[in-house]
Amino acid sequence: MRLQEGFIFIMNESDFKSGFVTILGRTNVGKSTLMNRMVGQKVAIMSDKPQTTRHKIQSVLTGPDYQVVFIDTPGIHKPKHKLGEHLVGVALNTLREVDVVMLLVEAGMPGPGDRYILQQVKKVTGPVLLVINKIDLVKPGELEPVKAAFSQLGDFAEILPVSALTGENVDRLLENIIKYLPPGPKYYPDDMVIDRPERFIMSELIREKVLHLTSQEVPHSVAVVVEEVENRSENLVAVRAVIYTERESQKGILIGKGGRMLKEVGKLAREEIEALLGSRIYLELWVKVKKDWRNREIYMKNFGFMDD
Ligand SMILES: Nc1nc2c(ncn2[C@@H]2O[C@H](COP(=O)(O)OP(=O)(O)OP(=O)(O)O)[C@@H](O)[C@H]2O)c(=O)[nH]1
Repeated sequence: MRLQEGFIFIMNESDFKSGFVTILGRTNVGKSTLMNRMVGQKVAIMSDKPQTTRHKIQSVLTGPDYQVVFIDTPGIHKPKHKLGEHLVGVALNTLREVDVVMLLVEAGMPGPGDRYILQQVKKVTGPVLLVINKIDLVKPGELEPVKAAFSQLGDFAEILPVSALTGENVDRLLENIIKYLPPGPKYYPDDMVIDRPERFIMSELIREKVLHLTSQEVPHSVAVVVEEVENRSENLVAVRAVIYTERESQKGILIGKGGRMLKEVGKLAREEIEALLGSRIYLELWVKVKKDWRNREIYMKNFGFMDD
């Protein structure tokens, strides 16, 4: 009798499904928004400027009988410099490691950028879910021709229209992801949402504020490094971070008149870091110039862009 119970237990274990899922798509299609929506927590920074995501971010969603590990990839685009090349490389490399590929496109007719990605996705042997995002922006009736056009361009396990912004159909998408996961172990503990260290998330939050508050060439020439985190008391953490730019002129913009811009970046970032850590934060921000860092591998390594 006991033996039988043990056997039943093992059978139940194998009902658990888990796997790695990547979200692939052109820049700005809503990959980070969708991942945050599915995981139900802010784990990747979002902005209306392209190429916001620079790292491969893993976030975890655990249910009673499944665990999905999402890998957010930097958007795919035609590389213009070394950093760009590296980002596209990271995105394409994830295709080999995952169980399910989600290809995210916008609710519009396929363009040259989509075709480039679809070409890359043809190398994938596992299931590819085509997710048509931003359906809140199209009228009823406009979606069917879009679906038909994409279905001509690839072999998709499912075609799923969603709105990452409003959450429409995101539940159905999740059901479909789980459907295609293989039986597998629980890779991460139940309460784990992200496998990136807090320092990384802090630097991303600071970078997000810079992206929101600045324009033109400044946003993409910025890298943020959290140099020191020190517990000053039970409820006060001191964080020192450096914002690197490529030129003196950008440094000037970032600091702003009388330090106003930097103050605003610091204030907004501090509020979110406080929410993240659940304690008061003393945030010290510095701006430094590192000429042409995006074209120099040594700096990219330093800024953590090549550890994926
Ligand atoms: N209307 C609408 N806007 C959306 C939707 N999903 C995302 N967006 C917006 O699209 C923009 C880009 O979203 P992100 O999530 O940063 O896009 P991403 O694909 O991660 O971008 P990269 O990191 O640059 O590759 C933001 O302004 C979002 O608010 C959606 O379903 N509907």
